[in-house]
Amino acid sequence: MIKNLFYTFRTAPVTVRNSMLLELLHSLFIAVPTGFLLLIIHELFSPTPDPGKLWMYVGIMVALIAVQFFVSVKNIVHSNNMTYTLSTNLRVALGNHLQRISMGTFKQRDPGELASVVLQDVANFELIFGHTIGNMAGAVFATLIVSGFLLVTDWRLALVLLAALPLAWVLIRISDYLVVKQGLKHVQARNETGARFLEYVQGIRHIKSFGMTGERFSGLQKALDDFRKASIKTEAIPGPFVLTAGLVLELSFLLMVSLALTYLVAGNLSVPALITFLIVGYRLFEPIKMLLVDYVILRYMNISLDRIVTLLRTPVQASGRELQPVNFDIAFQNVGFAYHRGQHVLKDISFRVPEKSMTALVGPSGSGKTTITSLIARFWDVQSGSIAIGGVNVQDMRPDDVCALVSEVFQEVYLFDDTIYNNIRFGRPDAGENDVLDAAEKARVMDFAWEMPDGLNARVGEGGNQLSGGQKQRISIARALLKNAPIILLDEATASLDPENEIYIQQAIQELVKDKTVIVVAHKLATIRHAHQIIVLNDGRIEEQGDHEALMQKQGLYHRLHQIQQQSGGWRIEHKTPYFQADSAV
Ligand SMILES: Nc1ncnc2c1ncn2[C@@H]1O[C@H](COP(=O)(O)OP(=O)(O)OP(=O)(O)O)[C@@H](O)[C@H]1O
Repeated sequence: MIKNLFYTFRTAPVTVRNSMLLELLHSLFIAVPTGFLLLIIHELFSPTPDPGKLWMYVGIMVALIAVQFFVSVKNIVHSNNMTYTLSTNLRVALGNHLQRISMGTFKQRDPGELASVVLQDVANFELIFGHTIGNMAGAVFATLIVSGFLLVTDWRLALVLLAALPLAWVLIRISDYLVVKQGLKHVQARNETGARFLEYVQGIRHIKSFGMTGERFSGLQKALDDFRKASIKTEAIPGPFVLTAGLVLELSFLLMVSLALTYLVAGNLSVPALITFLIVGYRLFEPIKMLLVDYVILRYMNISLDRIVTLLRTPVQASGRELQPVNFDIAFQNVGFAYHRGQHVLKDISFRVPEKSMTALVGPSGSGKTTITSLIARFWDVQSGSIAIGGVNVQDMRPDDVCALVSEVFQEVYLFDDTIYNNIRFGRPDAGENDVLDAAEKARVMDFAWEMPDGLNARVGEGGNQLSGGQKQRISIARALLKNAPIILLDEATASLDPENEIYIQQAIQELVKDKTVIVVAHKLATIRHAHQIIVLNDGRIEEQGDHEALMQKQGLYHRLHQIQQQSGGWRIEHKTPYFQADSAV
């Protein structure tokens, strides 16, 4: 926990230092009146007690308590400032870090889990740290100061009291181990419940249609039940060890009292020293006992902090330099790539896409087409070979700069729960209204937007659920048109669209690809018959390469795929509109 806390403190060292200094001052003002109490006791038991001195001590104690009140008020403000500064810094650091993690690593992690670290774990830290930091710091500082007083008064009795601390520490370490073990299960159960609940809400349509709502949706039921059991165990299992640690501290006080009485009878201890130990010794462990009450919850905070720190330590993509390619050719040179070590999905891939030309990737399902487009956008980094844009290796460029050069139009369109207008403007946030309208016009968005009561200001709903698949596609094309990136990566829709939508989308795509370097993952071979180059992939390797005529003459895999599509689809390939017209120049 200490390591994690220091890692967090490094994000705002000055704020933490100031807050800790104030906390120390606060503890000092709590402990110093105790010192005057000792002086009063000594004075009372002196042969000739001086009332003037006694009143002076009382006066100083009153003044110290008044100052302590003002320090407390300042302390609360500073400690809140520190808590919220640290939690904000953690959120910002997580946001920045997530941006620098490769898209691939991102995709491989459970999005619910990532969201829970950023939202739930930071909130846990904020809540628990905010409520316990005062007790934590106070327990350490106040115990140190009061121990000093007691050691000066009678070191033998003080050592008996302090000897309880290592024993209590061992018990706390045992409870520590149990909390970590049980706390991890608790966090897993909590995440599982979140994921099942999300699944339940997202799949509600199918769940209802199969009559599995409510208790019959057993996955969610089980997750809720496991979460309940884990929550109870998290509280119950480490509890007895923490309570025993408290008991050890109490027992050390009783032991000290017995010893003190023995010393008194033997004439080895003065009455004022005994009274001092009875009053101050009893209060020595008060702050620590308060901390023990917070202990389980502090350990729980540390599990959250652990997950935050682990995420912040996930390796990020090499950041690259500010390099501008001279043109927008794309060159693959002996590229090898595996999502999982040893399982290559691309093997020795080399090809070149000249600027402002169109290259189609075709091949059986799983042959590596989408992977090639992901590598160009630097969602992942290749393991061997290189990919260059305009002669610059993408791995030497900053990931954001690579993304700025590329527009993607994928099958799965993600729309924000906002207006159509704002969803298009997402392509270029500084675009003016005319540019947005122009893109909407060219992408045939206006054809359906004008029929809506709010036009482009109509909200699309969560993930665009108020719109049809074809409408969402057209918005995503408008977005890409607005971005106006020189390279277009296009993953053609496999899902069948109604004929009207399909024609509109193909017209919108024709607008988008004009004068751009285009790589299209083609599922309908008719749409790419005028592509300048067709790359036929099979099992992660390039099997054939050439234009439509050359590949048809070759009578190889492309020819076979072509035949299959014509026969199985029952449609004539010539009826489809190609993205590039025959007269498009390279
Ligand atoms: N994120 C991923 N993690 C692990 N393996 C993956 C991942 N994405 C794809 N693969 C695997 O990589 C191989 C190539 O997948 P890819 O999606 O590139 O093929 P594709 O040719 O585009 O297929 P399709 O035409 O079905 O979309 C497949 O075996 C696939 O299972």
